[in-house]
Amino acid sequence: MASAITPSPLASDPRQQTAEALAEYLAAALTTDLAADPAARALLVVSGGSTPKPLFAALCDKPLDWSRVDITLADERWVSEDASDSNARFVREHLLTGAASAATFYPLTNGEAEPEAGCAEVSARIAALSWPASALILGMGGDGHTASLFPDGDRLEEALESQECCVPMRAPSVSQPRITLSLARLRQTRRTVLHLTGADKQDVLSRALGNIEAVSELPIRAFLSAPLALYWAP
Ligand SMILES: O=C(O)[C@H](O)[C@@H](O)[C@H](O)[C@H](O)COP(=O)(O)O
Repeated sequence: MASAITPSPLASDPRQQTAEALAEYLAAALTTDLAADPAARALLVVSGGSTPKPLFAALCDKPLDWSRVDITLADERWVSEDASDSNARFVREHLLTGAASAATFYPLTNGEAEPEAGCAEVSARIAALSWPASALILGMGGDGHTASLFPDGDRLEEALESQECCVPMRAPSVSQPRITLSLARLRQTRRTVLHLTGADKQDVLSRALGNIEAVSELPIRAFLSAPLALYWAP
């Protein structure tokens, strides 16, 4: 008697499939880099936002030596780690679980009240990690920002040009002050991934590709003139 196989609803969801494919890619990258130098640590730089949630779920139980992996963020809201929109909280809850709980996480905030006051200490701490990163995973907003490189950011130019590791950032378009890795630091990676979902993001990316020179208009353009792996799902 023939038996029907019911496909898993998750397996047919393109966003889930994309997240799983990206998790495979990242696990292979970390495994390769850890094997290349058994004495070294590997660094993974992740983004916040809503897009990475299924990615983190797919990645956190990949079988690799997470005890040799350091994880940090591309950017952060300058809020306490228990705030609902803290990227650190998001990473702790969704990525540093299962096998990946053996990784070491480096947040982008400290006890200072403002990012301008805390940035130098965070910058020194993050610069001391094992750069170049194995992989950087970027998201993108509808205004073409990535990390906290906002078109209306008060220190966008500094973040695009500075050799400092981190830069404080405030923008009228977002409610909290931020801290972001500088473009120079974000480029210190062996692999750069842009992880996007939805037709609206596809449209923004098409617009960005139309003229990659005008970076301050759509800051994602700063990453479009170098190798970039695009993981997109409708
Ligand atoms: O929110 C953050 O922490 C990141 O700064 C930001 O760059 C994010 O990656 C994009 O805004 C996309 O966000 P979504 O994944 O929520 O669309």
